[in-house]
Amino acid sequence: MDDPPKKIPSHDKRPSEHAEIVLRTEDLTKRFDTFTAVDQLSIEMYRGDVYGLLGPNGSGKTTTIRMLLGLIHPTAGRVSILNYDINAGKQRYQALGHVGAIVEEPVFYPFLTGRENLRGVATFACMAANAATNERIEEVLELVDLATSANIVYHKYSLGMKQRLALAATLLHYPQLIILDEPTNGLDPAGVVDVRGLITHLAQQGISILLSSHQLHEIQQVCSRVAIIKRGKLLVQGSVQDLLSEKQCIVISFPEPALLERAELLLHTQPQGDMLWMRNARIVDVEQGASWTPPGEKVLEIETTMERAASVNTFLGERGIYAAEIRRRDTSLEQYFLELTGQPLH
Ligand SMILES: Nc1ncnc2c1ncn2[C@@H]1O[C@H](COP(=O)(O)OP(=O)(O)OP(=O)(O)O)[C@@H](O)[C@H]1O
Repeated sequence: MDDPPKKIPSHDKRPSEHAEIVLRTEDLTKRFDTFTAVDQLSIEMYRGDVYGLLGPNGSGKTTTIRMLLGLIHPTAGRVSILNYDINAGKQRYQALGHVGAIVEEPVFYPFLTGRENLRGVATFACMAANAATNERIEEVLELVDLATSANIVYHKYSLGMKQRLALAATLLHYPQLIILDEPTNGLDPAGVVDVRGLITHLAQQGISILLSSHQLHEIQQVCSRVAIIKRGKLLVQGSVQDLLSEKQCIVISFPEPALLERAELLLHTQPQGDMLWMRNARIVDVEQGASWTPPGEKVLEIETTMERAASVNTFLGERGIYAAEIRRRDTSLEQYFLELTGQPLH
């Protein structure tokens, strides 16, 4: 049975009045027979965003990306890229001329070198076989840090190098927007770091990037904005910083359990008003490595910012309850998802 719908607050803020929208979906929907894989999805991506389309397996990420690229037709709704309607005849080609994408595993010739493979891609993309194209090939090899491995045959590349060559191929025609479906899938940790670094580097060159993932911890470090989807529906969209700061907590440990319980009771029974922000005090288990307090022991967690820590400390101290330690608990996207949906992502 479906979870009851949760009331999700809106978090999205336009970075500035003039921020250019590079990609927009409006009520985008895809049904396969009676099954709705993508359900009225409306998202917006601004120029310069590294935008994460996040959700559990089967939540509709690939289906969405395939619609963004015009590979499948939406049942309803609209996609526009750089203001071109992706499903309107000529406009599709005008839009896609500015887009680079890796959706399925890229196919390269195993016994050709990285550079030779890029020459093949350029020919296939009808780029002239001239000095300018050769120069561009060298540029993109440099950009993805494969210049020194360009003469190695493809089948000897590591998975990370293969992924970087695929990115190099998408960059050949100077795209303004790159769309990547699960770019870190199957990579070892070093490969993940590699690809993440490259995404950041490309964003610094002014390229907007949309990527999908179910690995929230990998994505948190690279994305500026995210959309979290579940069962094809948008749960939340916004800047990573805004989403996470909204869930900031402080964690207080006490020298003895009795003080902890007194503190919790006090915070819960305070009259409302100025103390409203203290209402969410609760006793939680210490997570592994989260504090000098041993894991498994109890601490008091309050949903508030670190700026409030001094007031909490004074408030408790005035009532004879002295804390041993107060620190900030940073929320991860993984925890955010759990709190949003009541379920872990996996
Ligand atoms: N051609 C199709 N016919 C029927 N159902 C489909 C088709 N393509 C996708 N689906 C279903 O739509 C849902 C969303 O699939 P999709 O591949 O978009 O999810 P995803 O979020 O990309 O998942 P993953 O992270 O596993 O790649 C799944 O339940 C899938 O089985």
